[in-house]
Amino acid sequence: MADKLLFDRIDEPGLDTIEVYQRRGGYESLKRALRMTPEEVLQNLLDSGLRGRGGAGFAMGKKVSFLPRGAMDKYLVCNADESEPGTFKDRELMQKSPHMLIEGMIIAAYAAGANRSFIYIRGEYELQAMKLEAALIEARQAGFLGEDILGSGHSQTLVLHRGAGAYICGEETGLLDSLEGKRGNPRLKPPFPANQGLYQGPTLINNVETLATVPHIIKMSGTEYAKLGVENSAGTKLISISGNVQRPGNYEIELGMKSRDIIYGLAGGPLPGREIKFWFPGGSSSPVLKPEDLELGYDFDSMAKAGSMLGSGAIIVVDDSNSVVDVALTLAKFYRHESCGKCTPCREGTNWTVKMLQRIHDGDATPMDLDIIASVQDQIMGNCLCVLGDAMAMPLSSMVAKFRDEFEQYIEEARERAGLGAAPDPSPIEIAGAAA
Ligand SMILES: NC(=O)c1ccc[n+]([C@@H]2O[C@H](COP(=O)([O-])OP(=O)(O)OC[C@H]3O[C@@H](n4cnc5c(N)ncnc54)[C@H](O)[C@@H]3O)[C@@H](O)[C@H]2O)c1
Ligand SMILES: Cc1cc2nc3c(=O)[nH]c(=O)nc-3n(C[C@H](O)[C@H](O)[C@H](O)COP(=O)(O)O)c2cc1C
Ligand code: SF4
Repeated sequence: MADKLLFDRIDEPGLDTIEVYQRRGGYESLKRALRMTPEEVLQNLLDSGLRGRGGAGFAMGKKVSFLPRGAMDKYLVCNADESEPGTFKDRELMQKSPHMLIEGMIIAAYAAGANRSFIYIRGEYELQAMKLEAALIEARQAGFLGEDILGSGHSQTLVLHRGAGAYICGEETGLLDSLEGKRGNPRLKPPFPANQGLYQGPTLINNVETLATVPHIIKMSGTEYAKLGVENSAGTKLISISGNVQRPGNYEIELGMKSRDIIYGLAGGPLPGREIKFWFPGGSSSPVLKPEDLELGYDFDSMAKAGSMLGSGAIIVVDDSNSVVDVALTLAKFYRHESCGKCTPCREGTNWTVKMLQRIHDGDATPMDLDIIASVQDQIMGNCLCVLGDAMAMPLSSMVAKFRDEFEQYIEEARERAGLGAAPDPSPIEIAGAAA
């Protein structure tokens, strides 16, 4: 296990102040970066193999390299919306070490040639916003922000913007609309923000953790950073563990660590007498995995090969005291509530899914309804403007496929409770309708 980088002595008192942060070597990476050319900084980011920590895992250096070169208004936006259920790592980082994020942002903006930057923080993160505001004042006073930073010729403003509590404003283009003062609706991609983003200008958008990793890359060098982790998944990763475990919380791991060691070792495993039924490896939008998948390494490729994803690094553990139907219904209600309504498959699909799961819950469904639920998910996936629809459809499909027996048993028992008796055998016509 590599030493911790982002969470190294994260609980040290006063780390949120510039004094303690600098005493521990903070802002030395910025000084080093400003002695390099922007191209050299970019090369370090490319060499590092760092992949975006917000969920999609896009190579950070590559994204920076996509921004056009030359004099024009370019922007850097930090995505601090962190709304994926089960994800709470950025919150701890911003609260306890806000200067790490600010330093990373100044370096990333230098590499990208961006002079105006923003942190878009979710509205509920009031304490974290206060910590960041205080840190920004300190950084400006120290000359790390503003005109001609440390005599480098690079100038940069950094503004903190608070959201108003909408999951969709974490989607990068919805976020940009919201930052521009509009309703946070996703835009069609391409064009990607790297080409046309905030105020139509080239915009680098990265997650809090991605940007906070940048000072460590500059300190170690990109090639050294790339030695951490496993192939295609370089570095360390902050993970949030929640659900039915003994020690929920945030942990920093080296990518590739065995999933069992994370859940049983770090988080203490399920409560005494309980067994893990399934787990979400990358937030509520990731397809669920079963206990036999615990032997897999926790990295981008292993999770993808298992049919799921690393996502935001949020592991949610569900034990055998829970019903898969209840979990599915809770999840579907969340996505229905957060759908912006712009595209039909997502707006109607999330609504239909909730209604059908509610029927199962209320004892008013038959096993054939499971085929309809699965078919609705198929019609959402890949057919929407952004991936919010898929974010419900992917885990829902995996739950119905992997726990079909439990769904069917639930349907029978709920019908009994409701006094409806056993479900009738479906007619061939009904089956054909379900498959259509
Ligand atoms: N952290 C959270 O709280 C949270 C919440 C919800 C969802 N998510 C995650 O969000 C993920 C989906 O994000 P997304 O829809 O932005 O994914 P995406 O694949 O569309 O994009 C990922 C990033 O790469 C960039 N990109 C991709 N292709 C590009 C290209 N050709 N040129 C330039 N830039 C390019 C995008 O602009 C974006 O910044 C999900 O997998 C989920 O895990 C995270
Ligand atoms: C519905 C939805 C919500 C999202 N919410 C967040 C979020 O809260 N934080 C985040 O970093 N990325 C979120 N993303 C992913 C962003 O669109 C984008 O991929 C990310 O900010 C890019 O940063 P990264 O490359 O550093 O991961 C969300 C995506 C979707 C589709
Ligand atoms: S997929 Fe859903 S949240 Fe995304 S744009 Fe369409 S309706 Fe809005």
